[in-house]
Amino acid sequence: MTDSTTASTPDIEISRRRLLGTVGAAGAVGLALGATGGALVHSAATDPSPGAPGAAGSLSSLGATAVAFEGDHQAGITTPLQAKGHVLAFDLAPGAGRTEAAALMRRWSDTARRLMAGQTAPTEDSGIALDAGPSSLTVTFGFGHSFFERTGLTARRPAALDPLPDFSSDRLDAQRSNGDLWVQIGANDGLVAFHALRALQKDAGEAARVRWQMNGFNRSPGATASPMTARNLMGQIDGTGNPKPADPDFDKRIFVPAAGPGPAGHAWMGGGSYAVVRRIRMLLDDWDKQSQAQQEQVIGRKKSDGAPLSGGGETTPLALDKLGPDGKPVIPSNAHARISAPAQNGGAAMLRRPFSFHDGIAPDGTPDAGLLFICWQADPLRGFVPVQRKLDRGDALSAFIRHESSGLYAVPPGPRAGEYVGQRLLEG
Ligand SMILES: C=CC1=C(C)c2cc3[nH]c(cc4nc(cc5[nH]c(cc1n2)c(C)c5CCC(=O)O)C(CCC(=O)O)=C4C)c(C)c3C=C
Ligand SMILES: [Fe+2]
Repeated sequence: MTDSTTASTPDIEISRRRLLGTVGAAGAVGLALGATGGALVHSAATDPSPGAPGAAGSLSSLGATAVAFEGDHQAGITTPLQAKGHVLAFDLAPGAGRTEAAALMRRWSDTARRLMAGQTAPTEDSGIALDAGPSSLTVTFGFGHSFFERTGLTARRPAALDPLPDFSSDRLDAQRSNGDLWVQIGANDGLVAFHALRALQKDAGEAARVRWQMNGFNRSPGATASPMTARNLMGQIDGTGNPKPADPDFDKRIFVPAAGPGPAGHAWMGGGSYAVVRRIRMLLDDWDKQSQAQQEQVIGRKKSDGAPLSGGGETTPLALDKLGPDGKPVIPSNAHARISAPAQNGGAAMLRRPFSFHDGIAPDGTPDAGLLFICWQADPLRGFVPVQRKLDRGDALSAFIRHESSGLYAVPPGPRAGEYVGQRLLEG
């Protein structure tokens, strides 16, 4: 379908005719606008494309929902949390450089564009996702610090991609950290997510090898009667304080400005974002030994509904100055929500969009489970870094978590029609 008429927002572009067609034919069923203010999506059930698995009308709204691959920003940043995720890093193969990287990004973008629209993979489709529709599949690509040496593009590497500082509580495994290329896959169907993973791994061919892979999950959409903020594996409501797309400064905080400061050679990142990825193990056996009251003191919020200990409901602002009858702050001085609050960090903010993980039982008998912490910001030095520095010094939660791996990736803007992700860097 060719359609040049688009309904445009700062975050997303979607074909107006497709949008109206979807609403007209199926009500708002196939449309989802994120609880955290996500990407506009459309129903593939009413918009079957050539090669689409699943005939029109045979899909539920969950299966039929598609997220746009093209737009100002890549999908998978403001898209509502999906039920399944795969996060992986690749290293370019020995001898592979800019030419091979460009060809790979072209192949990957071609595959992602098709799969996100609910079509089959361009070559030798495995059939894993037949019948399921796009199921809100998103594929997001990023470049690590080492990518620029490998491709001879260090002059175009933004300073924002400089390695993160060391933090005293880090227990990082180098083998599961960093990497030349980063891929985030999310979908509301496990087979759809795995199908994309397999297709992208095959596309890598001889050009790149998987460095590490992590698999995660979230609550399934529709499991609660109305959308709720997700819970993590400690049982806390997690995501309340996230910046909202309706906030006036949201774009400024999360996305690199189109014509921002800095050398013109870095303009390829305009509309992009930086992802910090951390595998954070939760020491769940120790956590579960704490009473609920103790757990709430660690975070500074109630476990039941996420409300601040200073009162109100989930979205009531924290009253950080409120004192209890004992003269002490009601939200303890080392509570995680206090220390991470933008007001305590010169306004530093990030968009947290994590997956939980569970990789079985560790040799010591404890669950190898926790949070695949992924946060998005226009500049890590005004997002993750100052907040983590502060958490590192005195967060009550530190006793119950362990940062085991780390990555920082430059995530280019969304591709235009016919473009591949990163083309403005690799061919600019
Ligand atoms: C450096 C950034 C952060 C890391 C690492 C981090 C780890 C982490 N957090 C939780 C659970 C919660 N975090 C909450 C709030 C919150 N956390 C961060 C940053 C990091 N968290 C921020 C910026 C905020 C928001 C603060 C605010 O705006 O007021 C909360 C409270 C609810 C919420 O706002 O989301 C919980 C719960 C875990 C379990 C964890 C590591 C495993
Ligand atoms: Fe947090």
